[in-house]
This record gives sequence, structure tokens and C-alpha cells, in this order.
Amino acid sequence: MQSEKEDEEDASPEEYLALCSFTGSDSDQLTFSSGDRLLVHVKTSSDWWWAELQGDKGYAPACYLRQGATEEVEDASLEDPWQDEEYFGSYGTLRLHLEMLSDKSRTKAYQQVVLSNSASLRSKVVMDLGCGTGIISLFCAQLAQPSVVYAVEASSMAEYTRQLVKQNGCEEVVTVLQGRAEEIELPEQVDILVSEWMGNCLLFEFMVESVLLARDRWLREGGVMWPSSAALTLVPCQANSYFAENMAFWERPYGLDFTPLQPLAQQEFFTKPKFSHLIEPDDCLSTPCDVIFLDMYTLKVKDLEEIEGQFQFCVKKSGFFHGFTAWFTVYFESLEAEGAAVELNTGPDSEPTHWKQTLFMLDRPVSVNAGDSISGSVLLRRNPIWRRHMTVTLHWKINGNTQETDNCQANILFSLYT
Ligand SMILES: N=C(N)NC/C=C/[C@H]1O[C@@H](n2cnc3c(N)ncnc32)[C@H](O)[C@@H]1O
Repeated sequence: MQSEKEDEEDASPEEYLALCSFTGSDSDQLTFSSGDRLLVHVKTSSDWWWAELQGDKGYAPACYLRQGATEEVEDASLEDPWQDEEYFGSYGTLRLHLEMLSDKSRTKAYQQVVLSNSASLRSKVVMDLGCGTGIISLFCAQLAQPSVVYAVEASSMAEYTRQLVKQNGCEEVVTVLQGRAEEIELPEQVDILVSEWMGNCLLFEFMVESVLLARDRWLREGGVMWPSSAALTLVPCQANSYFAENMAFWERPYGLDFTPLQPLAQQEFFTKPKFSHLIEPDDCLSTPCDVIFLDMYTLKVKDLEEIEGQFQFCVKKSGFFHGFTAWFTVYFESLEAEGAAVELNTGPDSEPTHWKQTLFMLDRPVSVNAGDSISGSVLLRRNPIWRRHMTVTLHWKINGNTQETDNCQANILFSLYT
């Protein structure tokens, strides 16, 4: 392996600036500090590069490095680490709002929360964070009698939201405030902070940070968070059709042998997560398991930098282990003491949502048998520079009980970028 890399290192290495510190999580990953200048020898993949720092060689996460960066470039990227221009720009158009409103599972879950708590919502003060078109605020005004709903929206959609509130005769109850939730001023504390903040893999976009900041500033003592908690679920899975369409395809297209393109296909299609994947329940190789649980009352912004979960799956049927699929569930506690919680589950046993599920493909499938165990960890690491992005690192071992399977330690890092 080393010799292979040495061959490839003939090309002259390029200097990159480390935009932030990184601690390697195993022996072949480099550890470096913000400001270090690394020599990148081989860009082995879009996410990991073979680099050198003062004689030490190892893999470095590409998203931590900037080529020939000088101070002003670094400052530039720090200028808009939230990419707000682009982010709120996209929410100023209808496309994303139409997608979210068309998602019946998602929208009806919030409607159900308001409906099943309508009595307790009477005379309450509500904040709807990131209200978009104001659908949740309109549900509150239409299905319950809160004293006021502060509908906060940072994008230019807010001016239309005001029209929708008026158009539906809710202006007595709903007050639309345009601005970032972190920056706007409310005239009072709120009893309930409701928001639909979940992104791919639960956290992508990191809108959750805004929700936590607003909680700390505006939610009164004993106030209620909707969602109240969230869980990220993982399962080892088959992905036969995705594998066939993107990898097996090159075996014999039109009677020709295109297999030399398969390494390229692996690099191009299997090193990025596949958003909007629809996993069939049958594709699950074991019982799914919640690997991360977030309590929205105690979660702190600093906790979002790195969140790790462990897993131990027992394979329930033989098949090809192509990858892991992830989804999330959020829970809305009842305002009544003994009331039942409402849940929005985006997994394969529920009605599909616009999030669908996220598929992380292994670089090559492994055949597994019933009784094998797949154990390991998942690490969500927030990008220290681009604050709406994160990487997902999966480590796992297969302690097969078949004679030819040994521990195949593996880890893959996926960057979730828009
Ligand atoms: N990704 C999912 N599920 N939903 C995205 C939903 C995002 C909506 O919330 C708004 N939003 C996001 N962050 C803030 C904030 N800090 N202050 C005010 N409005 C905000 C966006 O402009 C969208 O309209």
C-alpha cells in the first residue's frame, strides 16, 4: 500500500492550509492544527487526501484544507460560514416550501400536534421558528386559541406569509416577524417553541442551532419544545438495485466489458451519501437501531460539534451488506400531563416523507449470513468552517461466524454538502 502511494507521490505535492485543527481517529489519519501547512501528495478520494506534515504522512479530511489559502481567503470563508445568502435565498422562492407543504406526512404530523393539544394551547404564547409560509402558525390559529403566535422567518418569504395570515383571517393571533430567530426581539417569553428544523440525517443545515439559541433566550421556565426529542436510526442494508444501476452496469453494457470504469464508479457514486433513498423494509439486514438521541431541553449548541453513537446489529438474514441507511424520528410531547406524544417517523415503515432516507454505500459489498454481528460507531462531526455542513464517519466490524470471514475493520467518511 505504502509503495503504491509512493509511486503516486511522484507528482509534486501541493501546499494546503489547515483551516482548523483535526485529530486523526486512527493510525493512518494525520493530526494537525489550524494554520498548519500540509503537503498534499495524493487526493485519494474527494473526502480524504494523503498528506504530509513535518515528515508525518497520513490521511487528512479535504474539507479542512484550503489550497494556497492566505489570511484574506480564510477570512472570506469565515465571512459567511452559514452561507446565509444562498440558504435564505433558496427559502425566498416557492420550490422548497412547495416540497415541504406537499409532504403530507410531515405537514399532517404538525397539524396533529396542534389538534391533539388544542385545549391546552388556549391563551398560550407560541413561537414558530422558521415558519416559512406560516403553515404551523395558521394551524395554531385555526385549530386552537393561543393568545399569540410569533411566526419568525428570515427569508423574503415573510412578506408573503403576512399576506397568507391576513388572507386566512388570522392576523389577530399570528404576528409575522422577519429576521433571524437569533436576532429578532420578541415582546415576551413564549410557552411553546415549535419548529420544523430537521434536515437530512436529522442535523444537516444545522437549523437546530437556531432553535437551541431561541430556546435559551425565549422559552420560559417550564415551556415546551416541539419537537421535544429526536432520534437518528441506522440499519445495515442491501441496496441491490442501486448497486446494479451504478456498479454492475459496467460489467457488460451492450455486450462490451466496461469493468475498468468500476473504480471510477465507486469513487463517483459510492463516496457520497445518497439522499432521498427509499429503502424497502426487506432491504434491512437486521433490526434498525436508534444510534443517537437528542433531548431538545438539554441539548447544547456545543454538543452539535461531534455527536457519536454506537451500534451492534445482529444480521437476521443472509444477503449482501451494501451499506447503511439512516433516518430520523421526532417526538412531540403532549401539553396534557398524561397525553400521548405525537411522532413523525421518516423510516421505511412509515409513509414516505420528502426526506426519505439516506444511504451510505460501502466501497464494496460484503456478503453476510444470518447470525453475523455488525458492530461499530457513527460519528457526526460538524464542519468547523462551513457551519451548515457535517461529515458522517462510520466505523464497523463484522464478526462473522463463517470460517472465511475475519474482522474487516472499515471506516468511511461522508461529507454532507448541498
Ligand atoms: N430543513 C428543514 N426541515 N426545514 C428548513 C426550514 C427552513 C425555514 O426556516 C427558515 N429559517 C431557517 N433558519 C432560520 C432562522 N435562524 N431564523 C429564521 N428563519 C429561519 C428558512 O428561511 C425556511 O423558511
